[in-house]
Amino acid sequence: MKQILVLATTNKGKTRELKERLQGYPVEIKNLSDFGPIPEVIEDGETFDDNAYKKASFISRILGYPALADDSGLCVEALGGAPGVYSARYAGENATDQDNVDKLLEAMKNEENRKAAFECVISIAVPTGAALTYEGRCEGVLTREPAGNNGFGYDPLFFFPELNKTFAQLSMEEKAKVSHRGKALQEITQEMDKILDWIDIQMSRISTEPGDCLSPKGKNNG
Ligand SMILES: O=P(O)(O)OP(=O)(O)OP(=O)(O)OC[C@H]1O[C@@H](n2cnc3c(O)ncnc32)[C@H](O)[C@@H]1O
Ligand SMILES: [Mg+2]
Repeated sequence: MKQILVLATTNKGKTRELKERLQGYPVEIKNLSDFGPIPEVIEDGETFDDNAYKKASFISRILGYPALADDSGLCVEALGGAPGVYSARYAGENATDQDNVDKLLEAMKNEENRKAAFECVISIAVPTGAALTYEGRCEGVLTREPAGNNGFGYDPLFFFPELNKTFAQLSMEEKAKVSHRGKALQEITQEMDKILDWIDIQMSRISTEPGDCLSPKGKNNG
């Protein structure tokens, strides 16, 4: 039977990119929407690393399956690395991609230094809290107006000089070859056999010796 891996994200753009690269392996990819209502994960970490682990470990613990989470964002040099971990809510708690794009254009309107980097950390966690971490980064330049209709988030503003296009002007396959998420996923797919073995070992420990980690009165807990 195939091991299940839950994509612990509510972002449709990310989900598409993650699914595309994770298909074809002996693992069944599930979405959060395949399960009932799940409490929101509080993303109050100071780093992408912290938040990726929070999301993956929380969802894995709640659902009892291994989970993969991505925390990512855009770091703008002239803004001291902002919006960074606040990228999703740069223009406010319920900001849309368009709101965030507008706010960034406004913040950068008189700025000559347009250097920016997308960063991504992917955490794969099991219900015990054990986890693996992968990272990717990609450098580019912010445009002065949106260009392109593909992708999501800040893609229409992120100009990638090597391809002379914004990320929103690339196909999903082209973006995956060079993007922050694509790089983290390249490492994951290269190591997929090892990762799936690791997950199997971690999950078999839970199912054969629940007292090790899950039961509050388990033998390691008192
Ligand atoms: O936390 P989840 O549920 O995964 O979904 P999210 O959209 O809140 O995701 P993050 O907390 O990681 O916030 C990252 C934000 O950074 C932006 N972002 C990340 N990767 C991007 C990419 O490949 N292209 C464009 N924008 C991206 C985008 O606006 C995201 O909302
Ligand atoms: Mg988020």
